[in-house]
Parts: sequence; C-alpha cells; structure tokens
Amino acid sequence: MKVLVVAGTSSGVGKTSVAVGLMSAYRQQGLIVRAFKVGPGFLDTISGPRIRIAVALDAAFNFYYNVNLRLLEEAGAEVVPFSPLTGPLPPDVAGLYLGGGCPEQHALQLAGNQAAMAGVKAFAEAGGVLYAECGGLIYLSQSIQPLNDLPASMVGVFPFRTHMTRDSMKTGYVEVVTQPACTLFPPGCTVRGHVYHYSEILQEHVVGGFSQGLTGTQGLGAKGWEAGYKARMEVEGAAEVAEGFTWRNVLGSYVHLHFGSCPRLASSLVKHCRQVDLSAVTAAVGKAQKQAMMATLRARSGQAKLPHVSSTSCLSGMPWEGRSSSSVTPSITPPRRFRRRHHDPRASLSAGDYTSGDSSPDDSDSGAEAGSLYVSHIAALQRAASVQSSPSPYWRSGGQQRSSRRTYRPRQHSRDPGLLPHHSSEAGMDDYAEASSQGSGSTPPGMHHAHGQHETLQHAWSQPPSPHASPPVSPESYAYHAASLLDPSQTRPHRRRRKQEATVARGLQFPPPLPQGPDADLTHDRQSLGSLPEGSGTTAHAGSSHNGRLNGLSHADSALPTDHQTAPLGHATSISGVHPAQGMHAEGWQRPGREAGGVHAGFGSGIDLWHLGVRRESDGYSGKSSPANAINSDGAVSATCQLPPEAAAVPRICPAAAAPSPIQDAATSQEQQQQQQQQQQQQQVDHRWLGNEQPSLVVAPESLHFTDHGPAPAAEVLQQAGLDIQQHAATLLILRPHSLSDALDSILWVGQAAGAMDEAGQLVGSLRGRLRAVAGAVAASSHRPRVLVLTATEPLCVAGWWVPDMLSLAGGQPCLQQPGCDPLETSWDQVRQIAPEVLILAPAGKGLDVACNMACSLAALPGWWALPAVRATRVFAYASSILCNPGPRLVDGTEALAQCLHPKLCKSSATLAGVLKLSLQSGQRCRHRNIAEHFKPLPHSSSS
Ligand SMILES: NC(=O)CC[C@H](N)C(=O)O
Repeated sequence: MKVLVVAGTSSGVGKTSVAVGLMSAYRQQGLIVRAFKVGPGFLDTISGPRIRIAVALDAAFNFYYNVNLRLLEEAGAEVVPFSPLTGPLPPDVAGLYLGGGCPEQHALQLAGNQAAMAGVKAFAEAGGVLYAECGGLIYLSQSIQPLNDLPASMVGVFPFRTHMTRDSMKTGYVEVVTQPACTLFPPGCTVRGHVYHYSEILQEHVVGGFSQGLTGTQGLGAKGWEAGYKARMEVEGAAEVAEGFTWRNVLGSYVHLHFGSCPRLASSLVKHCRQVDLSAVTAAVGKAQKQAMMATLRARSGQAKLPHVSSTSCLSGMPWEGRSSSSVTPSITPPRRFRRRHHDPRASLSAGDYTSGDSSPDDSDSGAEAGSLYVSHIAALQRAASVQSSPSPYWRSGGQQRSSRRTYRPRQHSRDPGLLPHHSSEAGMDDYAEASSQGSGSTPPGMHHAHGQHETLQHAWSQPPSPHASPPVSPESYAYHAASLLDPSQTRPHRRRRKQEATVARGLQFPPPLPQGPDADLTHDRQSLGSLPEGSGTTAHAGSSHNGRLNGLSHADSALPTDHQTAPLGHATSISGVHPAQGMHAEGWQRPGREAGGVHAGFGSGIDLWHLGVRRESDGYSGKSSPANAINSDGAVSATCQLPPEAAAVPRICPAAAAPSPIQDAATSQEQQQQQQQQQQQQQVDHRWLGNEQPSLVVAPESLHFTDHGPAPAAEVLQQAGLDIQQHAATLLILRPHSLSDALDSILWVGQAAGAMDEAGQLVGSLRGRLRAVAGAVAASSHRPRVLVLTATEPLCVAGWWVPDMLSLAGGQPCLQQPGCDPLETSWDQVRQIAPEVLILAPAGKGLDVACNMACSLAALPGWWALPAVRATRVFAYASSILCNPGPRLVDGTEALAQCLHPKLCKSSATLAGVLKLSLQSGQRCRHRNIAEHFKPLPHSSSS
C-alpha cells in the first residue's frame, strides 16, 4: 500500500481539491484509492457515513456533468437515482440534485405525478438540500408553458413561472462567483459552467422586485429568493448578473456548474446534507407524498385507465412510512429506441470512460448521441447506486454491439465539438481541462452580449439573439431532441392526442372527484358555485390559500387524469378542469372535432375571443388572412366587453355581463341600487340568440347576473336560456383569473377552447414582450413610489388580484395589498397612515367620470389635502377597462401605470387616453365637490 500525504497550512488552501484530483487521476489508472483525513477536523465529509443524495434521472432529467456526481460520491455521498416522472422521492435522502433536461417535453406527466411534486416541495420546505440546474430549475418553478400549449403546474418552490421560447436559445460558458447569500456553497468560489436553454423565467408578479435588484429581506419578500451567484457569460462585454436563486437550502440556477472547476462545491453540498435533520425531512416528505397519493387514489377510484402514471409508482411511495430504504428501486424506464440500438453499457463501464467520441456512422444521428448521454448517465448512476449486480431488462435486451467509447455532444454543436463540456465524460478533470482550454475566449453560437449592470440574468440572457447568432438547429428539433430519442412515441405526437393529453393531465376530468377528509375544506369554493345541471359534474376550484392568494392546486383538484373515453357523456367530451398552477377553472363538454368551428359566445371575456380572431365573418370582420379565417367561426360578445372601436359591429348577445373585476361589491346608495336593479332586469340572456345559434363555446365567469334572482352559476343560466351545454356538446369555459399571469393564461385557455392556440400563443407572447419592456424601462428608477389603487369609496376598497402585479411591474409598491389577494376593504385612517405617494381611482365597470367623482367624496375627508399623493398632485383617474378587465388590456394598464409612476423613463402611449390626472398646482386647493373638474388628460396623451 502506498501512502501519499497532502498537507496545507490552513483550511481552504486547496488540500481537498488536490487530493480529489490525485485520487481521480490514480483511479483512472486502475488503482484502488482510499481517502483518509487526519488532524483536528478528521470527522470530515469523506470519512463520515455516506449521506444519500437523490439524483433525478429519467427521460425528463438527464443533463449532468458526470464529474459532479463522482465528486459528490468522493465527498461521501451515495447517489440515489430517482424519477420525478414516475416515482416518489426516495426515502432517507438529505440531498436532492435535479439536473438539466427537458421537463417541458414531459410537463404533463411531471404535473400528473403529484406525489413527487409534493415530496420535492415538502423536502425543500423542511430544509432538505436541494440543488437544481436549468431543467431542474424549471421543475422548481410554478409552472412551465411548453410552446403553443397551456402551462403545466410544477413544484412551485420558486415564485416565478417558466415558458419555452421558440427561437431564443441561450448557450455558452459562464463564470460564477458564489455570494454570501448562497446557502449551499462557500462564498467567493469562482466556478465555471455553461448555460444551454430555450426556456425563460416569467415573472409577472415579481418582476418589479427583480428589476430593482432588491437585497436582503426586502428583496426576498418581493422576489421569494436571493441571489447566490454573480454570473457572467464568458464573452467580451457581458454584464454581471444576479443568479443562483437561493431560498433556504434550495439553490436553483440556469447554470450547469462544473464541480471539477471547484471541487469544494461537492464537499460543501455533502457537508450541508450532513447538517440536515434527516428524520424531520423524511417525515415531512413522507407525509406530503402520502397525502398526494391518497388524493390521487381517491380521485382515481372507479376509473379503469390511468394515463401517464402507473399504479406502481403510486404504491412505491409507501416505504416512506416504514422508512425502509432498501425497498425502493429507482424506476427508470428505458427508452425503447435504446433497447434496439445500444449494447450493454456495463462493458464500457469497466473500460472506465466515455471520453473520446469515436466516429461511427450514427454519430450524426441525434438518437445515438442523446442515447449515449442517457446510457452514460444510467450507467454512472447505476454504478453509483450499486445496482449493477441486478441489471435491468433494458441492459439485457441491448441490440447490436457498438463502440463503448462514446461521447454525448448536443447535435447543435457538432460543428464545434468543444463548445460544451462533455456531459457524459467520466474523466471529470479531463473534461474540465478541455472545457477550459476550448471555452474561454470563444463566442458560442447563440450567445449574445448583455448590456447594463443592473440587468438580472433573466433580462440579460433573454435579450433576443443577435442576427448572426441564430441557433444552429431549429428550436423544434431541440425541443424534441431528448424526448424523441428517449421515447419515440413522444415525438411529434398527433395534435389531437396531445390536446387530449393536455386536457387530462392538467387534472381536467370528468366526473371530478369530491374532496374528502383533510381536503374537504377545499369544497368551499365549489359549494358557493351552486351546481351544474343534473347528471353533470363540476370540478372543485383550487381553494388552497397561501398568503391569501390562490396559488396552488389542491391534491383533490389535481387528482389524476381520467380517460376521456370512459366519461359517461356519449358523444361529448368533458373538458372540465382546473388550471393546475393558478386556480383557473374551465368546464364544459366538447364534441370531438367541434372545437375548431361553430359559434362562440363570450361573457365578460369576449375581448379575448375578439383578440383571437373569433368574430363574425358576415359582418365583414373576417379578413381573409385573419385568424377568423383559420377558425372559421362566428362570434358574439356581451355588451360590456371592451372591444376595440373597429369591433363595434360584433353582435352583443346580452346587455351586460358579470365580468370578474377586482372590485368588491360595495354597499351602494339607494339611487345606485335602483340603477343596479334596472340593469339587472335588462341583463337577460338573449334566449332567442342562444337558442338559435347554439354556440359551441361559451366563455363566462363562474356566475352570471342574468336571472331574475341575481347571480347564478353560468351553466344554469345558460340552460335556462335554452342552451344545455351538455346536450349540445358546447364548451363552457369558466375563467377565474387572480393574477396577471392568470389573465394571460386565460387567453391561452380561450385559444385552446376556440381552436386558436397559435393565435393565443402569439398574442400572449407579444403581451409578455410589452410587459418585459415596461419592466426594463422602469428598472433604472431609483425610487418605487407607494401606490394605492382605490376602487370604491363606500366603503373604501383597495383593488386586488392582478392589480398589485401590475403596480409592481410598473415600478411601484402596492399599498395595503398582496398579489393575488381579493379586493380589500379599508378605512380612511389606514389610508392616511400609509400616506400613498400615488393615488389611483378606478371604479370597476365604470367610466372616468365616476372615477373623478370618487375624488369628490375623498376630498371631503379630513387629511385629504395632506396626503403625499395629493400634495404632489399624483392622483389619477383610470378607466376600469385597463385595470379591471382581465384581458389583454391589462397590459395597456401596466404601460399606463409605468408612465404615471415614472414619466421620465417611459414613453407615452395611446393607452393614456384612459387616464386623467389631477391638474392642480402643487399646494393649490379647491372645493371638494369641484375637484372632478381638475382632472385633465395627461399632456402626452392629448395628442394621441
Ligand atoms: N439545459 C437544460 O437543462 C435545458 C432545459 C430546457 N430544455 C430548456 O431548453 O430550457
């Protein structure tokens, strides 16, 4: 036995790095290496008992630097593979490593595996060490929206959402410096890595926080995370950006770090794993997973077929109860194509590496490439988890013999093989050296320069790629890249099938389960809805409230999908369901093939239909190249829909609709009550129109005001009006947005129901672009004014739901309101106490005149003239359509807000036509009843 002593003058001088490097080099020479440590800190990570770290490995997660896994092992970890697609989280793990991959390709299955999602969330909340890169980061976000699809719910540890872009690939080397806020890695480490992704973070409700670069608890409050890294693309002029989203022991990032460039990271992760209270974490995860499974099983009872999730994956979570680690086997489904094409990789394991890619004819074939990535990681993890001795049927059924020495290179980079470090290389130090030598100084394709020190990583890395740096392959080919190799059946699935899958896997089911037991409180919302016609079902709304905002799908709601074909509806198909991420609600019955045509009716949401091109051709609004042509439908909207002027001729099917608005129904004066009664009498559904036209799609809020007895569930109202949605196989789409994100999603829902998903996707994309521009414009502001948005005076009511999102995005601080919360009643004393710097008056469903009259009532109250907003004459009247109607116009409203809050930073836009400003001189007063006369159009809007 030969002994080599590595010594140093103090800790932190690099003993471990040198030792790990030497060990690695000796191992590669075939030597058996053992590490021992002497000295005061001898109880170090290497010599302690092995700590279990679960590593996500399946078709959705498979981008890892092998050296990372090996260094974790060498630091004392046992790597335990698991599948977020099919399995629960294995028991007794202190750490969880979610690598990169293509979760967007498996979004529905991931969202359907509630046990794993609940387990991961509970794991994070209980203090488990969770490290996630790129695909893993997506999994930890609120939701992922694949291209041209509805968002699917993800774990939701981080407050932001993610979506796939079509052509905005970001790739290249990155240098990261760890910051004090980073809980898992020591500060001051310089680490190399790379980014490689099409997805982007969406942050409709936290973007204000992002842009301000807030720090400390203030920043955490606004953003829900702190920046654990400073990161910089390795290209000239690239800005340093905040990255490494840190929350408790969770670290998520777009950067794939190469631990070989700083082996201390691996030992630090393992050290933190050792500090985890394993029994508390295990208990929390076990409980959460069990609850999710029970809810799943309850929901499934009686259903014959369960798409996506096998029953074993549900039951295999039970070991959590007994905490028996041995009974859990990783459930990794081998890709079919590999079974045919690849040999037993254990042979190559003994050969020791995958480093040098020899060229076989198949090397150009992406299947072979991703295959070798997959094989390599399976092999590495099988080895790590010591399961080689029981080879899976997959290995045995290997096809033709192929070279064992293979390297994964993403197809995109075949012209520049050195661009990315070899994911599947077994020689960590080597591939780091290779990466270092080839990476620095080069400008990888798709890279773009980021400008401005204040930009966040998202902003910087979301810049449109420069024209000369177009992605080397079409995004679609990337999008399907891994999936097509790992499971050919996933490749370009038939549109119809995808649509059905989307429907079922989002928890859209029929009949929906009734929550029971601990989830019974979730029935609250549902009971308040009343019931649908006999023989039909409703779906419970997401009712779990977190910080007062609806942000999650209850287990009962999200219960597993059921098979459409088994729904007892004869010719019709249920599309009843709940938006998994945001509590959106859709229900109805859709006849196959009918969704793309027919008449559409919109109550309160007609604006979305209009924007999606659902309009009446006979009235001359089709425009041969317009989306209307594509969906070939007629349309009609309710009287209150705020359509663009050119839509004046769209038929109105009823005088008014109960559009959702952020305004609480306030106690109103007698005069107003009479007015309301009158209105309600007029608000009768046009029975004749509905009866004659029999719309195939009706978009409505939960309840409609069209009965003699006030609001009633939409389905009932429609039935009374002669439209039995079940019988006529119509679709009733009920939208209940609570946030700006929800409002954008509702456009997608409408698009999907109307067969205009592409148009919806484009519209939402352009709206998001405008929101991003607003956030970018106000990012440079040094002050975020406190803004109060009042929607009624008797009683005083503060706007809720999406309005705080809009304010935050427009560079303001919402007063007295949290994002997503219901409208809030307040007192004048409270208003005086918070002393808003900007006051916005926006009565829901009312015009600017009513808004100005609100000022008359308020100006009569004591202390009005002393309010900072009034002294600075920063009092605005807003048309309700741009603040209160959850459609595309909220983006107009956000732009208008940004202009009012930061006039110097934001360009004027026509949307300011809906805004008036108190035009008194600073310090000037007037009689309170005259104040309405002093509201004037803003200077720059008068010209528009
Ligand atoms: N590198 C990765 O993990 C990629 C994640 C995801 N497929 C994206 O394109 O964003």
